[in-house]
Amino acid sequence: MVRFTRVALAYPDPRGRAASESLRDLSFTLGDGTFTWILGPSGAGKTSVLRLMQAALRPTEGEVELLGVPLSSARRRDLPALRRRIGVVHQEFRLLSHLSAWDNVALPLRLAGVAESTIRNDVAELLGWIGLEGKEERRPEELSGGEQQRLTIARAVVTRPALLVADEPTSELDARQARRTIALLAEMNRQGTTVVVATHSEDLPGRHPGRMLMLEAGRLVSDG
Ligand SMILES: Nc1ncnc2c1ncn2[C@@H]1O[C@H](COP(=O)(O)OP(=O)(O)OP(=O)(O)O)[C@@H](O)[C@H]1O
Repeated sequence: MVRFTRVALAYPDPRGRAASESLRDLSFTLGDGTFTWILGPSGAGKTSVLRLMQAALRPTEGEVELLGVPLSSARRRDLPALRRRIGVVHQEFRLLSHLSAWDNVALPLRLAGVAESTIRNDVAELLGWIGLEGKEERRPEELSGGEQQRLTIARAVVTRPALLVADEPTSELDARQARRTIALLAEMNRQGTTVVVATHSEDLPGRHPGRMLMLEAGRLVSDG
C-alpha cells in the first residue's frame, strides 16, 4: 500500500531563500495491486510525487507510507532495503552504457545476491518477454529507443518489486512502442504489482483503465 497523508514538499533553496512548495496538502491511498495514473501539466508535481514513492525524498510535512514503512520515522539505514522493493522506470532510461542488455537486467539480481543459475533463467525469460531475444549482447546505444525503454522496464521488474513507479515511460516512443510499453506495465499489474505511471499525456490513460489522480500546482485537483 502507498499512503500520502497531508503531504507537503519544499525543495531546499540553494541560495538560502524561502523554498517554494512543490506539493501541498496531498492525501491519497493506493491499495495493493492497483494501477494509478498521476496526471497534470508540466511542473504540477508528478515527478516529486514519484520521488517520494521511491523513498528518494522525505516529505517536508505530512507522512508518506510505502509498503508499510512510514518515511518520517524510517531510519536512513533501512531505506536501501525499502528501495529494493520498489521498481523505478526513469524517463531518461539510466541504463549502464558499458554493459550489455543482458547485464543491465541481471545487475539488480546480482546486487541482491541471487544465484547465477536463477539469474540466467529469469533474465532470459524477461528478455524474451520484452522481445529482445537475439539482442542480449548489445549495449544500450545499439538498441532503438523503444527497445531501451522496454529494457528499463525489464530491469525495474526483474526483482519482482511490490511497487513499480514509471515517470513518462512512453514520452520518447512512437504509438506502437507506447502501446507495447503500457501492455508490459499492465501485465506486471495483472501479476500483482502495484503500478503508478506519471504522464502529462492526455491520451495515454485511455490505453489502460486505472485510477486517475490529477495534480495542478502541487495539489490534487481530481481523483477518479
Ligand atoms: N530539485 C528541485 N529543486 C527545486 N525545485 C524543484 C526541484 N525539482 C522540481 N522542482 C519544482 O517543483 C515543482 C514540481 O516539479 P515536478 O518535476 O515534480 O513536476 P512535474 O509535474 O513532474 O513536471 P514535468 O511534467 O515537467 O516533469 C516545479 O515547480 C519544479 O520547478
